[in-house]
Amino acid sequence: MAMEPILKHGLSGWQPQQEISPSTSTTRLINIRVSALSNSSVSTTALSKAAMAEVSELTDIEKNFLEPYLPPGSTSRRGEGAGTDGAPEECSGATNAPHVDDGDLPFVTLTYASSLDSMISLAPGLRTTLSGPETKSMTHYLRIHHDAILVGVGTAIPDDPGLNSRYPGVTLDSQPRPVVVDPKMRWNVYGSKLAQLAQAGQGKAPWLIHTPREVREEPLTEWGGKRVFLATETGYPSQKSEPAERETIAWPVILKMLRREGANSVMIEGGASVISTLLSMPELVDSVIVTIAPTWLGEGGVTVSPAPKTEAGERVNAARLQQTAWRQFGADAVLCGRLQASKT
Ligand SMILES: NC(=O)C1=CN([C@@H]2O[C@H](COP(=O)(O)OP(=O)(O)OC[C@H]3O[C@@H](n4cnc5c(N)ncnc54)[C@H](OP(=O)(O)O)[C@@H]3O)[C@@H](O)[C@H]2O)C=CC1
Ligand SMILES: Nc1nc(O)c(N)c(N[C@@H]2O[C@H](COP(=O)(O)O)[C@@H](O)[C@H]2O)n1
Repeated sequence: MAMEPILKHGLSGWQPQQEISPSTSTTRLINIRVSALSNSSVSTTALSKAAMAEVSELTDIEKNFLEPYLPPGSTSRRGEGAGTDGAPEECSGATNAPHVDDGDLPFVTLTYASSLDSMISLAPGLRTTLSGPETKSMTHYLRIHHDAILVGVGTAIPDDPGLNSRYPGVTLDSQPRPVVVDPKMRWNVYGSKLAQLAQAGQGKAPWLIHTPREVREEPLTEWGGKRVFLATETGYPSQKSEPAERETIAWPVILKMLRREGANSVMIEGGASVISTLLSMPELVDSVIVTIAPTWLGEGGVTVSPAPKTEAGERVNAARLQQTAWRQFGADAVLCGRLQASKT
């Protein structure tokens, strides 16, 4: 895929910027000047010690349980080798992660916390805590084992997430790169927790994925972040509530771009529409790690559920995990598995 230059507005004038564009590019530059992005004076407040202390180290048994579902080599690379005190039969039925590395796609882990009624928040736009302290620690452990961590803008706006790791001993180098898919540039990164963390050196600066348009240069790039512009295609909804058809960026395009930009592994945390869509794409997903909290959120919550699937005119299961492993982390259950590629 060719990279084509577009213009961006620099702090000291217009400068060339790289656009990453799919091969049969329908890319069109829309001459929008984004003026609301000038607030570079975000606070540099660092995370409090209390917030850091909420995350504790996993036991060796817990690390061993997760290891088969992590990107290959990520534990040894980060000096976090799985422990020795977990019996293999306690770990999982899975062998090494099956990721076929053709140099094109990153290793992809889907991970989220769900209620017993398959909901991930109480209502659209309402940040909802489902993970207990043990599974929260697990999430922060998973984050340092991935090069990038991705959410949709439907999560970035209401949750204002940190998307960094607060795992004990974490360094800036081992922080994942936050990535937000925000095609219409709805989210103002300035003033966000992500921006504060990047400025305080407690997280990497984000990469924001948009559909093609022209924007001003901005402080984001000074912190090491950037905007990446990808062309859309007409997609299909993952949820009944979505319009019949809408413009989306194809997931292989997003993932290949991330790999080209140096992310060999990507942890996809949400939200509901992102996860639901990717559950129907086993060819792109290497591992699924779900926290199941012992609670029901009730009707009206935001549900993770892939689009219905038919084969030979018959309804079949939409998605299924194989090579599953379960373990209790505090009050929660953690389910790991791989998406089954063929018939369910
Ligand atoms: N419990 C948990 O583990 C988690 C819970 N959540 C919760 O999930 C909820 C948010 O879920 P949801 O509303 O579904 O939002 P998402 O975070 O899934 O974001 C969806 C939006 O992202 C953009 N987007 C996603 N994929 C593409 C694509 N391929 N191409 C183009 N644009 C894309 C679209 O933006 P646009 O509309 O601008 O086109 C889309 O509407 C929140 O309540 C949050 O708290 C989130 C993460 C984890
Ligand atoms: N693992 C998990 N458990 C929950 O209960 C959650 N609500 C989430 N949400 C995801 O984590 C993001 C918040 O991250 P920070 O703590 O701010 O770094 C949120 O945006 C969701 O992606 N995850």
